[in-house]
Amino acid sequence: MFLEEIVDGKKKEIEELKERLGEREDREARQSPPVRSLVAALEKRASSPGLIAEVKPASPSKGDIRPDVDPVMTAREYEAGGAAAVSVLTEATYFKGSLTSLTQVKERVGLPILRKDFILDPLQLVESRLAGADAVLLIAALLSGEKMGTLVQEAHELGLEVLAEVHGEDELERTLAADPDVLGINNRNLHTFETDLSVTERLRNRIPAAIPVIGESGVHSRRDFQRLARAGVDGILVGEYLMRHASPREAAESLTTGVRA
Ligand SMILES: O=P(O)(O)OC[C@@H](O)[C@@H](O)c1c[nH]c2ccccc12
Repeated sequence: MFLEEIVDGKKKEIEELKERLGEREDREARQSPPVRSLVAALEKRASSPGLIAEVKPASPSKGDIRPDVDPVMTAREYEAGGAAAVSVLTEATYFKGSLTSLTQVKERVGLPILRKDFILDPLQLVESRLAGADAVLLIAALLSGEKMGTLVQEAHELGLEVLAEVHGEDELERTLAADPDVLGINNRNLHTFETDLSVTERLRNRIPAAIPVIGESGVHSRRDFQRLARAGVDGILVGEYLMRHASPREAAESLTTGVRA
């Protein structure tokens, strides 16, 4: 239900983008300066997984988390707390995010910025690049293998990196064939919202060593973080736990210090 509604809403947004984005914007996106590399940021942390810290004001499963959050201040605290990259939810209806907050975060933080949204069309990639995203999320549950392949190529032509997200074995082969830069294993099932850290443990070993892997969702403690680290991932994406903490910097630090794979 949630995914269907999201997709309907996004189709309307894409129609609006068709009106708004012309050749000039396309050219501008293609001429944007090089991105900050998420892949490079993860490689730097080879001894322990890098933290991808997320700005997530609300969610469909939890409702409001911190709807009045200051995205820039939060992201700066994540950076000070040792995060390797920042993820910004830009979906408005369920996550209370915005593309404007992504642009503001990009201007005030030195880390690679991932756009977390529901991307179905190349025009959303142009929009992402113009807004300052360095990497975008593509979700296998929403895209055929062919569509994923086209979007990855298009993203690369725009200079964007791609984090492709899977939840089950069935999505893995076609997603790897699309040649994304990073593979994300979402511990949360986007149909039922059920979260289970063993999803990362199960899928990790089915992914070739050549591609960086990120464990996503459901980390609510340093112990959970350590558990995913032991599963052998290169990065871990955390949202709600960091957002609920009074000090996002301390929360980030608690996950980035002294954790070993
Ligand atoms: O808040 P959590 O449980 O730490 O999860 C963060 C992140 O993984 C989650 O926001 C997410 C993962 N994949 C997504 C796809 C769309 C929207 C959101 C997501």
